[in-house]
Amino acid sequence: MSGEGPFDTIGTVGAGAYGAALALAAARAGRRVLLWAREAAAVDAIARTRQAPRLPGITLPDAVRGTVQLADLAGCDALLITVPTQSLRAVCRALAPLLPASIPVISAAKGIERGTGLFTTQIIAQELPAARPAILSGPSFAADIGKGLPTAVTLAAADASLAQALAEALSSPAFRIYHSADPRGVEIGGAAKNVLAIAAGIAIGLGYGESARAALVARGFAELRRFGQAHGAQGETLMGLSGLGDVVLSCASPQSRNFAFGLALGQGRSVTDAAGGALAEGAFTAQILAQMAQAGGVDMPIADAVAGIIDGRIGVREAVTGLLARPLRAEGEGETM
Ligand SMILES: NC(=O)C1=CN([C@@H]2O[C@H](COP(=O)(O)OP(=O)(O)OC[C@H]3O[C@@H](n4cnc5c(N)ncnc54)[C@H](OP(=O)(O)O)[C@@H]3O)[C@@H](O)[C@H]2O)C=CC1
Ligand SMILES: O=C(CO)COP(=O)(O)O
Repeated sequence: MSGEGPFDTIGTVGAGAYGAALALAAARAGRRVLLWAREAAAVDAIARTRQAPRLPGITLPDAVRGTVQLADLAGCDALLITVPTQSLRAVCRALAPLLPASIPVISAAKGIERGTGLFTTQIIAQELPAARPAILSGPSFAADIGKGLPTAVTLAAADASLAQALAEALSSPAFRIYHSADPRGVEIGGAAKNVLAIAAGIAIGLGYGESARAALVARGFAELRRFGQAHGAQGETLMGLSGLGDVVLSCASPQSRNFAFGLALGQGRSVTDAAGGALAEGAFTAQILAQMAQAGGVDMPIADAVAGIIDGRIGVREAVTGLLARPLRAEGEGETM
């Protein structure tokens, strides 16, 4: 026993696809859930239809209650924050005067903050200094969780016993949460995989085929590991669910919005049109990831190419030609993990 918890009531901050899916997962694990949405219309829809507008077709049990009042979250035993990375700071800032000290605050966002280069647990630590930050990440489409399909993710916190207690409180037979004391490794995997999924989508959209996709995934994952190593991530974390696991899922499936965004770019759609209104977190992370890599002397040509395309510095075909023209070298050169 860790002495943590019990985590009877979980607050889910953000009622998008993943917020609704994690609220449902927490309810299946036996928790009471308060699902906060910024729009009263979303809360009304949940009360009326038992469905969240961004996760249609999935019924939420009565244990999930919607609220539009941020102050209601003050009574929760832990929070799961599921707003996009670039909105996380503003949401934490609004929560700051409301939360009890030492409350675990788990980020489920996959990205790096533009302008600061901070990972999501660092943003939580800055804005909620009395809270205990954690990160949940790994291969898991909201719709799959919603349908109760088998899914496994990782929950990490600097305090290993907290990570374990939260993982146990939120796990259920179809939603298995492994625990880790390497939050940085977990959040790097989630942030970088989105950029790699865009690259994989571009390759498929250009018609380059499955062999090219496999090469991109392998070389992209080597980039992710180099970046992780430079930022103190543990090798086994990067090789686990939140690193390799999520790279495999997101680079392989058109269900990934990041992959779908890349696919549309490869098929000739413009950067502004390609997402089609869906959230593609990698589009916001690519530039800062490439900048951080460059500043740290980490070679990340695929992330840099994606950043160049999104910034409009380089065309899709030109970027891919540049990648293919890189000098041949020994596989694994410069990698120590
Ligand atoms: N969907 C998935 O399968 C998975 C998603 N994730 C991660 O979860 C995060 C959220 O993704 P997802 O739920 O899919 O995205 P959605 O676009 O479905 O939902 C995002 C939610 O965040 C809310 N939101 C956005 N900005 C703010 C803000 N400033 N203040 C308050 N609420 C805000 C939106 O509100 P509104 O509806 O009012 O616009 C919306 O409810 C991303 O980082 C993503 O990478 C991780 C794993 C799987
Ligand atoms: O992170 C996810 C799966 O693990 C969801 O991927 P997308 O955000 O690309 O849809």
